[in-house]
Amino acid sequence: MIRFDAVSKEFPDGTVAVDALSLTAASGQITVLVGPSGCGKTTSLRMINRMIEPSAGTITIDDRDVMSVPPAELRRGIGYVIQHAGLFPHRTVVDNVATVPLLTGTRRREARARAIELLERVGLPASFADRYPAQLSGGQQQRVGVARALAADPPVLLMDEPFSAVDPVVRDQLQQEFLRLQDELGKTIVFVTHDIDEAIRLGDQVAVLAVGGRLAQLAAPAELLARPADPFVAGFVGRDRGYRALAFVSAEVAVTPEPTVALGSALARAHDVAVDEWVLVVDDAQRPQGWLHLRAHPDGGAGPAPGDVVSPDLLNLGGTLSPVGGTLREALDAALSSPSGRGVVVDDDGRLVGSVLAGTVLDHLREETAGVPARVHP
Ligand SMILES: Nc1ncnc2c1ncn2[C@@H]1O[C@H](COP(=O)(O)OP(=O)(O)OP(=O)(O)O)[C@@H](O)[C@H]1O
Repeated sequence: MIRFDAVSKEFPDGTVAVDALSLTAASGQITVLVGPSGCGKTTSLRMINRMIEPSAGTITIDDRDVMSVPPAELRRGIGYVIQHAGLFPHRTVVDNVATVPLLTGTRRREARARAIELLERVGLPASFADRYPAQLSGGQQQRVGVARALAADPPVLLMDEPFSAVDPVVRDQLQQEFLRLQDELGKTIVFVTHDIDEAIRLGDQVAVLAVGGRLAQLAAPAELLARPADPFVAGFVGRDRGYRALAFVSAEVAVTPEPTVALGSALARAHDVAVDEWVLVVDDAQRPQGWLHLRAHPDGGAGPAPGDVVSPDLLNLGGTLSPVGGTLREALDAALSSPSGRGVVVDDDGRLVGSVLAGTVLDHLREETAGVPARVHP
């Protein structure tokens, strides 16, 4: 557990970067510090590993005042990941990852083997081990940065905008894999970002800082979205916070059976089962393949010709799939993006469970939020 107790930092030029900050980052959880540029996020993070020393207050890690621990010893137990990964350009990937274990006396072969294992864990093939950082993409470099921070198996990980320098698609992947890794590792993580969406996705709790290093609110993501503490937090979490809050509410909405035809069936069969002009097409394993628009097909009023079959080129592929037991946001998105207006719900194997209407999702939401707080999705 990391505890800030009335911690302030005033730089010699009089800038107050952090002002009487008190917060606790629970063990095994991700605490995100978020806020606009210059609000003191990086300064707060760096005070944990003594790269910056507080002007007042105390920071403890598992009840030990960080100021009482020599910086080198302190940092051995704290991994640190920064934007652009901060890799040594003249060392190979494997040597970058093995840096700390080698410094602390691990034998070379052992350090190398462990480094390669860590690279695989963060999603990089062992064949990257002997490349230099410049031979990797930005996202791959970030993965190496995470592997390097984990190499000494530190209980605490400090991450300063680690995924900000990559494009949104890579960022999404890195975030997803980071959450998966944290599920396995259960590190105590303090994560800095200026991106509220990233904060909400990754944080077990989120600390919103205002300029001047003042803590505006510390709360779990769902709570932050549902009840911002003041106008500054409300503005910072954004105008669409109501919509984003749906991502934290379980969609235990009534799913209704959806009539289907199998790929390869006679087109006439689609006309028989249809409840309106859209019919859902599934494969042999009941996995949705797309929607068939009946009116778009030349049945010429006399119905399809006897030889016409439901083939893939007739399908409209639009519409996201909502996992059963997913969130209200996923259910609503499936309904809104579906050409038929019916959102397709599938099980873990991708097999059809049924469909859901946007109106049903909204009715459910109204019931759910009548007695706020909404149920938090695990
Ligand atoms: N060495 C320094 N001397 C004087 N002022 C500093 C120093 N380092 C940082 N500051 C100031 O302290 C404030 C907080 O800086 P900090 O880097 O912690 O902000 P941040 O929230 O991480 O910002 P960003 O999101 O832009 O990285 C800023 O006003 C910054 O200009």
